[in-house]
Amino acid sequence: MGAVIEVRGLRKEFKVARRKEGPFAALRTLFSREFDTRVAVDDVSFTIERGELVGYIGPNGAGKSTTIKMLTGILVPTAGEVRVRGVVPYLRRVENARQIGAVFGQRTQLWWDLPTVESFELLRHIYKVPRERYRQNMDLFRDLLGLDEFLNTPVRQLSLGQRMRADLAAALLHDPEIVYLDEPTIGLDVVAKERIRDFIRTINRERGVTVILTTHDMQDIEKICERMILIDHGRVIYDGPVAQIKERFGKHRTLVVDLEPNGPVVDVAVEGAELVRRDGHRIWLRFNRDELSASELIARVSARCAIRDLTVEEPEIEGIIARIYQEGI
Ligand SMILES: Nc1ncnc2c1ncn2[C@@H]1O[C@H](COP(=O)(O)OP(=O)(O)OP(=O)(O)O)[C@@H](O)[C@H]1O
Repeated sequence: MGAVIEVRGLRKEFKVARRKEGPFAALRTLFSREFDTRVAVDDVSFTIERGELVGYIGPNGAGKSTTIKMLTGILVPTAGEVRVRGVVPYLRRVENARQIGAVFGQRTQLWWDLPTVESFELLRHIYKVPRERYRQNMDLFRDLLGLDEFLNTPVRQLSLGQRMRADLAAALLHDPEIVYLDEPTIGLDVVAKERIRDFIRTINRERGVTVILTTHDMQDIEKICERMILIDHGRVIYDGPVAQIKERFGKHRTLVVDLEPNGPVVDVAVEGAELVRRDGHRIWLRFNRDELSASELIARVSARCAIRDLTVEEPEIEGIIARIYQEGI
């Protein structure tokens, strides 16, 4: 193990023309000489070890893409330090590019009019991948990503899920040590998402590829990431295990009770729990697990009503993160 990405006090400011009001506002804004400073990334620090699979998460406009662009060397930081494998990315962009792969869910890096396999061939030449290594990688990716069904189809005719699979293969053909995946499951159905997640897990686990994943899909995080860096308004607000954020912020669980349809009609208000929903004979009781155990709550409920069935729902990471965005950490 060793740090592959080191970021210290990273900051990125953009100068944006100050918006004019009144007639011809857009035109006058265009020619304006007055600027505002927008801080997109504000004093961000983290270290990522070789072989980690990290979720980089935040609401729209939080600063995720800007950070990734500084890691790839596309943008130069306003302040702070960034090193990827010991190299400052914007000073050595070409060298940096050899060691990284990137997938941007909304765009493709493949040639639109060429059969998919020819895009792979072109990338083999660009990255000078030895023929034998190319063959080994293609064998693996064809198998894991089911590429055979569309290898000879032009990229423009691929479905979104097929295109995403092709883009993932393209990003990994040259054996990069690090991949940045930006919304790799966006717009896909459940089965297609699962296939992509399986692939990400496999290349991480079996090839030791370091993966940085930005996504708004909390299932991506829950299913594949162990660590999550949460960013909001350009600042890191959480960096740690995914499980721990549930532990720290997901104190509330819900007990779902199906009451006996023929049982007596009773007031179901139970001490220590809040009745959050009622639908026919089913009730939802929210409780704080630090104050009340599930078994104690069940005992209290069953003392008042006849129970047919019950389940305890654990907090969803989605709800926890939404609350953190709204209320802060
Ligand atoms: N080239 C630019 N010029 C001016 N402002 C920019 C530029 N790029 C980004 N910003 C601003 O910086 C902030 C962070 O943007 P960024 O794209 O990094 O967010 P994000 O977390 O990737 O969001 P999303 O989830 O919507 O992709 C936003 O306020 C955005 O408007």
